Amino acid sequence: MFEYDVLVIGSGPGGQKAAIAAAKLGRRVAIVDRRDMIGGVCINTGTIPSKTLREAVLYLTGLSQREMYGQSYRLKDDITVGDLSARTQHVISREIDVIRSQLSRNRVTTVTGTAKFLDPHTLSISGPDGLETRRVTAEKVIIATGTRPARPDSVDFDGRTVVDSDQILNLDKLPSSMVVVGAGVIGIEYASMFAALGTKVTVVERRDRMLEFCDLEIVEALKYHLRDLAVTFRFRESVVSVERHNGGTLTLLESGKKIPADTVMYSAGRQGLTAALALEAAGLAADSRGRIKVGADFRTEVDHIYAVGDVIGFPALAATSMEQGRLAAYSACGEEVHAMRAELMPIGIYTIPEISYVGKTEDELTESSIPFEVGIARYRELARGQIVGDSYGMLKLLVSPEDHKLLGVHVFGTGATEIVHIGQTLMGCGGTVDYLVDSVFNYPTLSESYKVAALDAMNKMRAVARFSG
Ligand SMILES: Cc1cc2nc3c(=O)[nH]c(=O)nc-3n(C[C@H](O)[C@H](O)[C@H](O)COP(=O)(O)OP(=O)(O)OC[C@H]3O[C@@H](n4cnc5c(N)ncnc54)[C@H](O)[C@@H]3O)c2cc1C
Ligand SMILES: NC(=O)c1ccc[n+]([C@@H]2O[C@H](COP(=O)([O-])OP(=O)(O)OC[C@H]3O[C@@H](n4cnc5c(N)ncnc54)[C@H](O)[C@@H]3O)[C@@H](O)[C@H]2O)c1
Repeated sequence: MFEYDVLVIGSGPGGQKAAIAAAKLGRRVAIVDRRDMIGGVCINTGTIPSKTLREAVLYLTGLSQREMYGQSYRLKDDITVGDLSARTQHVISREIDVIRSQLSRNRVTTVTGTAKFLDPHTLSISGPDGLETRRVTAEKVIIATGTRPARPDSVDFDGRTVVDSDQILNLDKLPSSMVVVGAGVIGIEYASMFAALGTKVTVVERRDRMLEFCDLEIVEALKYHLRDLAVTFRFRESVVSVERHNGGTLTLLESGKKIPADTVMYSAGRQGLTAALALEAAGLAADSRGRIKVGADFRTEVDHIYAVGDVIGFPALAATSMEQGRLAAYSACGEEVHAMRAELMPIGIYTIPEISYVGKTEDELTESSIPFEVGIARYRELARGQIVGDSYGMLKLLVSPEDHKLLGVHVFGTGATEIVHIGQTLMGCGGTVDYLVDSVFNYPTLSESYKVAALDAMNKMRAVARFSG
């Protein structure tokens, strides 16, 4: 007889939803995490602090109001780290409280410590000193241990001038210049925030473009905006070393360039947190990036052990981790599982301005020889766009001329990560652009952009039809 039916390792989005789903199905559930990490990377160092910081930056700098009140408009002149972290800490502590309360009211036992396998059903829990505090046994185990920032051995991180994306939240003052290594989502989101705060940011990326999975036109628009905030991009460049000097840093690139800056932030990928788990005792192994391989229902190679969230790799989002957790718990508890529809998974990038999309990009459709028509709505032509002072935002629909279904929805600007869900829902229900043309939307709203873009696509398809019969 096992102590628990389901034991979840890690209390990030994947672990939380797995634990609660199993508890709702009447199972005896425990969740293990370190005392200071309840809520995982998501709440403590990743999604929530970075998104709250962005909100604080937008509010305090007055950036989103400058189209209305002029380029010199600011809510506060000397923004300090204290101003920013007050809001972040407030939201983090509230969120931790919500998670603790949800776990306890669903009778999920919280076990404090770091878990490691002793055998496939038994885990040893240890405290910060590494000493075992207790042992737990479980019939099913769900691993949701997430990731940590990858740190090259050649770089000496001191947490003050040379930092990773966890440590960036603990800077003691705002840098006047900064090098961001890696133009992935983390690098570009933080580059946007610091640039908005007035930091002179240089982004170094070894690939020849950034956010290559996004629509090219939208990435170009973002680059234009970031350059306008004095961001310098160094594409096709690799960082070879970072030197720490009195009063600053010097970043050396393979091409021989040297970039001086107050701070260097590494955002060059993440590493799965599996080393402490002693996976071999459970008959499992991780790959060189610490990731665990799973099948369609998130089961590992050992039948009763599941893995979800960032530790299994792509797409490594809080949004998808939660759903993976729920599905893994259902599978572990013998419930029917509906597979995730990957083609309907939205992507939200909280740059300044923000980006969001669902479905295919123009490049992907062209590469697959799938014909499409484009319908565009520009925020400056919408009354709500004028009211909120967003003249650059846009919504782009990619429409199949054959059956009028939406193939992709790409949004740039205010509210992008919210309004993308209208397109996602329509796509999920198999709706067509005709539905959008015939719909009445609230006025004045940004959602109205769907109707404007649908009409644009329809007009273009009519123009083609006139010639092709
Ligand atoms: C800066 C940043 C910004 C992000 N922004 C977004 C965003 O805007 N939207 C979005 O969807 N995603 C975002 N993400 C990604 C998102 O945070 C992750 O996808 C999500 O947190 C992964 O959830 P998870 O369940 O895999 O676990 P995590 O949140 O990674 O948590 C894992 C937990 O497991 C615990 N753990 C690890 N090993 C053990 C062990 N041996 N024993 C016990 N406990 C252990 C850890 O202490 C940790 O608490 C961002 C990430 C970062 C870093
Ligand atoms: N809004 C969101 O959804 C959101 C926000 C932040 C993070 N995340 C998640 O976090 C994960 C990790 O993000 P990330 O940005 O750290 O990783 P990433 O792997 O996406 O990007 C790292 C980038 O760094 C570059 N790079 C690596 N070494 C380099 C070097 N020496 N010199 C120059 N460039 C170098 C790589 O080419 C790559 O483009 C992502 O997969 C993402 O899913 C999501």
